[in-house]
Amino acid sequence: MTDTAAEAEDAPEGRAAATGAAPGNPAPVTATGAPVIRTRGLTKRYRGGQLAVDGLDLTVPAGSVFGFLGPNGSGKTTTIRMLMGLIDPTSGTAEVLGRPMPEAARTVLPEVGALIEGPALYGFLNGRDNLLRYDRADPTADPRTRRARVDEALTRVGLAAASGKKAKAYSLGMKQRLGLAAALLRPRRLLVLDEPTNGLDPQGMREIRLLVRELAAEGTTVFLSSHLLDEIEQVCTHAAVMARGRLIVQGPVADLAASARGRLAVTTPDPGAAARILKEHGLTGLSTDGDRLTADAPPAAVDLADLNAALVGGGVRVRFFGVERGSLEDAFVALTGEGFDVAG
Ligand SMILES: Nc1ncnc2c1ncn2[C@@H]1O[C@H](COP(=O)(O)OP(=O)(O)OP(=O)(O)O)[C@@H](O)[C@H]1O
Repeated sequence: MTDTAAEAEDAPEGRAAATGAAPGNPAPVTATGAPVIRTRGLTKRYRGGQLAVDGLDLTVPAGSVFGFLGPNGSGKTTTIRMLMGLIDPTSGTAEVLGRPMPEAARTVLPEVGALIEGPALYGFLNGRDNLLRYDRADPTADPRTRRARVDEALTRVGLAAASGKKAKAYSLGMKQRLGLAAALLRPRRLLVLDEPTNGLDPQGMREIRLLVRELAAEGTTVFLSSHLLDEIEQVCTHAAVMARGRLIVQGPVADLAASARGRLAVTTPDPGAAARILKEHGLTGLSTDGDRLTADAPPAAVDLADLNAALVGGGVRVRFFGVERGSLEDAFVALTGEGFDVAG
């Protein structure tokens, strides 16, 4: 994300925070239940030859909070740019709200709020005046209710108290919130947020997550990219995992996490004996940390009751015994064979 937008004194830089402002007020463009985003074989090769996105088949269900997950450089921003009609794909198709992009950008984008690569702000204007400008640029926005709309958006993102401050004095997190407020000036069927919690402190992150949940509860589909697995697990109903431009997996977050095998965990004052017995029973991936022992979860054919009885029969005093649920991170490691090793 760039941090240059608010430095501009006379013209906004960065991408539009709210990609609305197309003339007219088109009717909703998808049937209920149809995917809000669907791509088929979507591919982008940059001029330098870099294959940034490779044959992407993505389906984002209506009403979902969809996490688009992947390490830096895996192709997330390139995909989002194609979805928003900012760049053309090399091949393949993308549909947003049931319409082809970039061809239908003028009818689709007014219904989409987007926050990509930092909001476009006028640094010399305060937060409220920035939003008033955005609202004025939307020909469908009623001038009589402008102030109320702007105040509501400011309150929603927690910027009411700082609304009189010039945007160039805002922290990165405050700029991010102001961009979100701009995207929320009118009702949106879809919100596309590229790394929305980037630059926010933990409290700010929690607030944005809360806001995302609220918006989803009101019926807005939220598509957000992140390299933070935790964030995706906390806020998203669905997720897609990207690695090196390719889609590794997509689906409900609960299913993705469940696909990870999980770990058998045993707590005992006799970890040496426990490790020996588990090994004799064919368990792999053993690791001991003090009185806690973990191993790859045994295959379904192994009865956990028998395993526990074997431990106790072998003189192991068991304090805890059970299989711990896999996390999205476990699933990612299992799928890609590599850690999710990116800057936090
Ligand atoms: N304009 C461009 N010209 C050439 N290559 C590019 C361009 N933009 C991105 N790339 C390359 O395409 C690949 C995917 O980049 P992209 O920014 O889409 O990934 P990302 O998952 O969004 O990563 P990040 O979180 O770091 O932004 C990277 O190898 C990147 O270097």
